[in-house]
Amino acid sequence: MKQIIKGGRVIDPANHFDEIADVLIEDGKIAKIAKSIKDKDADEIDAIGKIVTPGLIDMHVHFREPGQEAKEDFRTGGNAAAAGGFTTVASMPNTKPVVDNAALIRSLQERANQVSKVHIELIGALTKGQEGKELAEVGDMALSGAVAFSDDGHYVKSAKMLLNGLDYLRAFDKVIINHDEESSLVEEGMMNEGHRSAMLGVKGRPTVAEDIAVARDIMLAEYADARVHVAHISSANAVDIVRQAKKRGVKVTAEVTPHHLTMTDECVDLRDSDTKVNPPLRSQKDVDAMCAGLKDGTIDMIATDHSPHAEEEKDQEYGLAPSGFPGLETAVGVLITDLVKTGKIEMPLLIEKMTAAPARIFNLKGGSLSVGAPADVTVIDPDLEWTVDESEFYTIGTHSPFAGRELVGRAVLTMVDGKIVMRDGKVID
Ligand SMILES: NC(=O)N[C@@H](CC(=O)O)C(=O)O
Repeated sequence: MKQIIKGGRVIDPANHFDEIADVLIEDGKIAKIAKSIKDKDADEIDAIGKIVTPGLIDMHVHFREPGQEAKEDFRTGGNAAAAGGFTTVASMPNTKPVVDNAALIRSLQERANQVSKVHIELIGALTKGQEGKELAEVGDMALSGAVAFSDDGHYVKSAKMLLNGLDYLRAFDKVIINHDEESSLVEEGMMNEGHRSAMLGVKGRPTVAEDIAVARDIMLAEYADARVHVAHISSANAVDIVRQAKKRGVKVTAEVTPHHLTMTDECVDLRDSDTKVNPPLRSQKDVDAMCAGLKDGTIDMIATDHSPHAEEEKDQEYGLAPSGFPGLETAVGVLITDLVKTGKIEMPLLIEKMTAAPARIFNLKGGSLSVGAPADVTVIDPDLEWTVDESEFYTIGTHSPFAGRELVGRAVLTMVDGKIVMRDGKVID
């Protein structure tokens, strides 16, 4: 079985390649990339005017298995990923029960492989039940295939616990991903603390909560000579703390979400829980710092923090509604429209942050179009105009803050191991 993706601009940051070229795929692997490939036995896929990239990777999604399948499961989440142009995603363990043991990692991986159109990696909990009291069986989970460890959704309050985890996981070369919000400073807060929260008269979650947490984690990683990854960074000061740490050689990496790169707390309307998320949408100064951090390499990668919830939960009043919203199906459009088309960042850098960088940090198979690599490929139409319509989402989650937005740029084809799983926005069964 052979296919040729013809005439696209092939951007493969891992191989420093950016040219108009054809991509030959044979038996589910990348076989050749060259100016003009002719093979009468191959199916042709026209990519003229389009961008051909390694399959996009999202290391931060919540697929809610086990226990909360009414919000999302591996099948619906996998379909949402395929629709958004992602070929590999990593699912967080804040489920019911929490994914904190090797038996669960193994059984969930089997199920994910059966029902998902894209590769699903599993992140194990750092502590039992994500309660922060006792280390989970992280070694066994690592040996059973857990890609990283995180108490995401919760701050690891005990510095000693985090240090134990860092010391232990160094031997496995696994990364701890931290949700950095110092809990005592964010209790009851439902949005960013600032001008807007004051105007609305609600309790805020200050950026200093994130800054303290990021600083502590960096000090611990430096002390333990271990790797720590900051999830969904959102505060300007926190970005600067990571920048300084990297200069000292600390093994810290960071990710930012599309919403923290493009939206501010000025759009929070308490009548609608669409904008409720942790960490909260911040100020313009913070948003600008996210973009600067992405450009200068302080922020290594982009991750969506795709956090679907059931409609009836998000329909509650702002204070009661859960935090988070879906992000897989809007990411490419939002990032191209608000960052690339506005000239804030270049397309190759965007692609690097969504392919080569996560693959490098988490030691994944994908992330490049190297000859012999699995043919995980995304074709993006950078000029396609479309409007975000939640009724067309594959995710169960609704209440996207991007609903109704007119965007430019969209993934139009997703290929996993040489198999087309999405074409023109439609997931293929
Ligand atoms: N990011 C979110 O707003 N929500 C996350 C958990 C969390 O990180 O708080 C979720 O699981 O829904």
